[in-house]
Amino acid sequence: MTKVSKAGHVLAIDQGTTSTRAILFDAHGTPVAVARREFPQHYPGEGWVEHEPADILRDVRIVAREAMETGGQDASGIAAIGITNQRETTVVWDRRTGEPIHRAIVWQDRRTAPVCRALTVAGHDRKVRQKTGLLIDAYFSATKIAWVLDHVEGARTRAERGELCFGTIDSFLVFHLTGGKVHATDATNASRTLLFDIHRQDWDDELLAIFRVPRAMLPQVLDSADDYGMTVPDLLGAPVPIAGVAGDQQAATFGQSCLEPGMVKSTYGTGCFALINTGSTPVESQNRLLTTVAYRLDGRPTYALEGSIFVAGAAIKWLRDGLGVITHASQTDDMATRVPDSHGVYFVPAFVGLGAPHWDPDARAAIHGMTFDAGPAHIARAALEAVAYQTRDLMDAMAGDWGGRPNALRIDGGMAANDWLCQFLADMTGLPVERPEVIETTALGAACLAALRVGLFEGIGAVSQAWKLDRRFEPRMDEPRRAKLYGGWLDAVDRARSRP
Ligand SMILES: Nc1ncnc2c1ncn2[C@@H]1O[C@H](COP(=O)(O)OP(=O)(O)O)[C@@H](O)[C@H]1O
Ligand SMILES: O=P(O)(O)OC[C@H](O)CO
Repeated sequence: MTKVSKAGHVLAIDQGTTSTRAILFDAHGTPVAVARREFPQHYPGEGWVEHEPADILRDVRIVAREAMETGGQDASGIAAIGITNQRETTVVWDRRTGEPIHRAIVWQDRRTAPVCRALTVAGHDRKVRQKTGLLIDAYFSATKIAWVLDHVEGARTRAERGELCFGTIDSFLVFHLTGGKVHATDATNASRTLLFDIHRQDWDDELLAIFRVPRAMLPQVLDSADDYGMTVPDLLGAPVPIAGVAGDQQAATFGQSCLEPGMVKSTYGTGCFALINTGSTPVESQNRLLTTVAYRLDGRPTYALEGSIFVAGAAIKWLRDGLGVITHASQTDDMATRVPDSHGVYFVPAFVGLGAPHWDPDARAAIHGMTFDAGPAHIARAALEAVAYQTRDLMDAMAGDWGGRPNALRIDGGMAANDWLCQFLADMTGLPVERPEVIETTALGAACLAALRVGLFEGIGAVSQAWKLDRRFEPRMDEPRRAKLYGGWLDAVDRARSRP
């Protein structure tokens, strides 16, 4: 392949909401080894979701070594590490010891919804939106940081003195993997905090004052392909440069090679996140989508519009762990195929409220339209259908903001393995759905960023060459049926919404 300038592998670390993965890629962007570990979720209150940072750190170390062993590589074969992560999840730790002062507060956590409502009522919404491209919502990091500072004794004073560090998971990992030498994040992760001005590409004092976050605890913001320091020798046996960092949805956008304005990807993991590349101009949404940094290279940001859905695969996980009607997520493919339709059942998976385009933190999950002859297969099918209906919500919102529909929808994430879902997605959005050979595009994106930085890839064109189509699903549902099904969904969402 022309783009390869020297031999070597890249190790991508993908720290997701429910699992931590390490994937070893060769110089052509082909995965050669994968290691994965699920870790515990903590739900200490209604709408609260926490992770134990020590679990995450331990798993990163384990999967990194496992992937290297399986791939038959030692540190000398690794040109660089790329890190990608669940975004917004907030960790505050002691700068000297590296010890977290509280569990990580996860992006799904709703505990700060009342604070967000108060800030919106106080009239901060417009300014925040202009500067950050985001809405004031508990989803993002800022109010989570303030919560930790207000609830851990002495934390606010220590943060003001510079004794504490804030970071999203990428930042926490970089800090620990470099032995406490580097406290940095990348522009994509920074753009999810509510504290970062996406136009000036800098932390913003006015936002810091609104959200009551001391500047002294913030990481340095670097490019997505940049120098994040060397790992401590005991991680892989010898120091290796960390050369790429991006939030998982942005990394997936990069790994899906959505590098031209108008290209769209949608990732189906715990949640579902659709991003459309809008080029060097940040587009302000009229449809309650987010404006975010897609990636930043050589100091130049490329922007995206994003639709964030909080629950996609998590509803399937709930069918397995909560309801117990399946033992493995992949069973839902067969179950959905076995029944001719969902029998009028609609599943609105608003377990942690609704994200884009509704932004209703108080909506709650509901299964509508049940009759006595409805069974587990109908519920499973309705759970998959809900993912497609929500994607349709986002595609309609994007078309409004972007002034046209994309040519295709590139998909990835754990749920993209489900053929039935892929077809229904094409039917419901009316778009061809493209599934790449490497479904782990999040990790691929992080690997590509690192490969660019260390010269393993000579230019961004190499990323497009690394993307290969596995299967394309063409829409085949007739319009009246599509409209009828989608109309039922809109009605079900309306019933699940919170009432003022
Ligand atoms: N074949 C499948 N059909 C439907 N859902 C699936 C399938 N395989 C995995 N999932 C769901 O996808 C999610 C895992 O995707 P993944 O990309 O690993 O998530 P994350 O990165 O958020 O941890 C789980 O919630 C799981 O229930
Ligand atoms: O862990 P995932 O793949 O569900 O992604 C989580 C998102 O980054 C949250 O914004």
